[in-house]
Amino acid sequence: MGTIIQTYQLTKKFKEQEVIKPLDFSVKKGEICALIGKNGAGKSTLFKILSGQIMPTAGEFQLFGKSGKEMDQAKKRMGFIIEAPVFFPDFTAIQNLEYFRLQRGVVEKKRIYEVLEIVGLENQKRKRFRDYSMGMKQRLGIALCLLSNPDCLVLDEPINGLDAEGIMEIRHLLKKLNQEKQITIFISSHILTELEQLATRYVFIKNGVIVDDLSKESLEAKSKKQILLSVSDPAKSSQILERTFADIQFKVLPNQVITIQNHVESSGEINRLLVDQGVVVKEFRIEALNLEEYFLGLVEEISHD
Ligand SMILES: Nc1ncnc2c1ncn2[C@@H]1O[C@H](COP(=O)(O)OP(=O)(O)OP(=O)(O)O)[C@@H](O)[C@H]1O
Repeated sequence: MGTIIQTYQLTKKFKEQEVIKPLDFSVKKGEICALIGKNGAGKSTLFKILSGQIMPTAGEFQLFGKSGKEMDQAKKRMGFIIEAPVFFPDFTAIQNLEYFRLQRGVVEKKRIYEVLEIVGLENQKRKRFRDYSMGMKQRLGIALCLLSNPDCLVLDEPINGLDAEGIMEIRHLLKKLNQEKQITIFISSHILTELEQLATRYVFIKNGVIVDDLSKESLEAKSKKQILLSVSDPAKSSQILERTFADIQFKVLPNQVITIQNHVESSGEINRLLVDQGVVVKEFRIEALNLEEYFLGLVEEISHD
């Protein structure tokens, strides 16, 4: 898998405050990599360094394997939205994109219509920008990024401030760009659950340090639901479970606790079965750890170090 972004001991200080601690990190081709951290964690600073808006204090980075002067060319393959793009409120989507197309002077006019279709604004392309919903404004921002046909998008909190529908639209759009156009996406948020159904990788940042880096699969394994039972007779309960479900996966823990990792949808039946056969079920609950809880746990753990 190719590497799109690579940092080497990348560091940023503002006066004495080290906002990005020496960072070795990469984003691989094809990923939707979510950068998750609270306000002030360093997300925007990292994105601004990558876009060239600010210089790192130390360390370096490569885009598409290029550094130094060669990176200018590689940067053309990237699309950044770090602060919301400033569109003209009285211009339509077409007029706004035409303005930026001419300013950049690179692409054919028909690309405007292509990108409006990609982001699902083809039916609102003659509406004035100020009459757009927040979600539509964000999609127009992404359309602007797409004008130059980038291979990678870097998006700083594109979901911030959107309602549920707007969030869903952006999620669908980004998934589509990734799956159909093979665009790699590096996206940040402090609202974790918004990225839960989108990203293929989750990177957690705290005080300029990456504190965890998980694939979608390992996050799902961590956040999977399980049944937790506290029973009078774990041995008998185990036998009943094994007899009833050939493929059951469970663990017998100390203090007469059993956790069951599959058949969560049959929780009612499991409870009834045990009770019917004389097991006293003292506690029965379904546990689910979502991304938010996982992250909070992580932050908690770190701060106890
Ligand atoms: N130009 C600057 N001068 C001084 N300090 C800055 C500057 N830009 C950012 N900082 C500080 O760097 C830290 C990280 O800020 P950054 O904007 O990267 O965080 P963030 O994770 O993007 O948070 P948010 O979600 O609030 O945007 C903060 O403490 C911030 O106050």
